[in-house]
Amino acid sequence: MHLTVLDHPLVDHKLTLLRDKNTPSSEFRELVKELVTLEAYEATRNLSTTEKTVATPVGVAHGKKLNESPRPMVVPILRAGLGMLDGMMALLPMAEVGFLGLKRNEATLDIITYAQRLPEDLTGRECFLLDPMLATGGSLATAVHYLHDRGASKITAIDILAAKPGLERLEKEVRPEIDFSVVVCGVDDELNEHGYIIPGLGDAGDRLYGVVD
Ligand SMILES: O=P(O)(O)OC[C@H]1O[C@H](OP(=O)(O)OP(=O)(O)O)[C@H](O)[C@@H]1O
Ligand SMILES: O=c1cc[nH]c(=O)[nH]1
Ligand SMILES: [Mg+2]
Repeated sequence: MHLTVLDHPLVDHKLTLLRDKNTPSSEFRELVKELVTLEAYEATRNLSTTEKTVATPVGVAHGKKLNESPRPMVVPILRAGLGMLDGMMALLPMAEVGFLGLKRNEATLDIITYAQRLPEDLTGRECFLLDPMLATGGSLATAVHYLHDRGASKITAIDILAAKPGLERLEKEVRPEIDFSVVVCGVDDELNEHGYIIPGLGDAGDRLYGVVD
């Protein structure tokens, strides 16, 4: 697993606003969108390109274009990952989007897969998983293996905040043959007894969309 923790004053500033419990949902949603766009810049660094020659108004330029066959696959993990989709697609408009609905059982922290809308065959596809929170790592481990079992060749998770215990779990649990990277804006040391990241930012899904249960 390759881990990138962004180190940039813009990211630090926006992350601090996001953590603040007094930041209202409308601003929280905007900050998530801005942060994922900054993360996407880093997360897409190794996308494959082909050379492309174009005529400028005054000459010929030898440039590069992203490979679109197969197109990259962006997969927000419902619900909270949906808040990252617009920001990601702003940078990668040609990507295809699949959906994975995962929910933690808040008592056992086991992962329930309640929805999926993805191609059965992801052979050779580069996939970007979106989820703001990487806490125990259970949701992300489930999602990574789900995509790899369908043939994804490279998987990059874009999370906003991670907890150290979750990252350690992924190092152990994600099968070593999987080409897997994680990009985050920050790493916190601890989880509390309910599996929440401390100090974290609370329940990202609830702060984006309200409390459902
Ligand atoms: O690393 P883990 O311990 O698995 O926790 C992280 C998961 O928990 C949250 O989702 P949640 O289950 O609250 O669903 P929601 O997005 O619908 O709120 C979060 O968005 C991650 O998917
Ligand atoms: O701190 C946490 C942990 C899991 N899910 C969240 O939304 N926040
Ligand atoms: Mg939640």
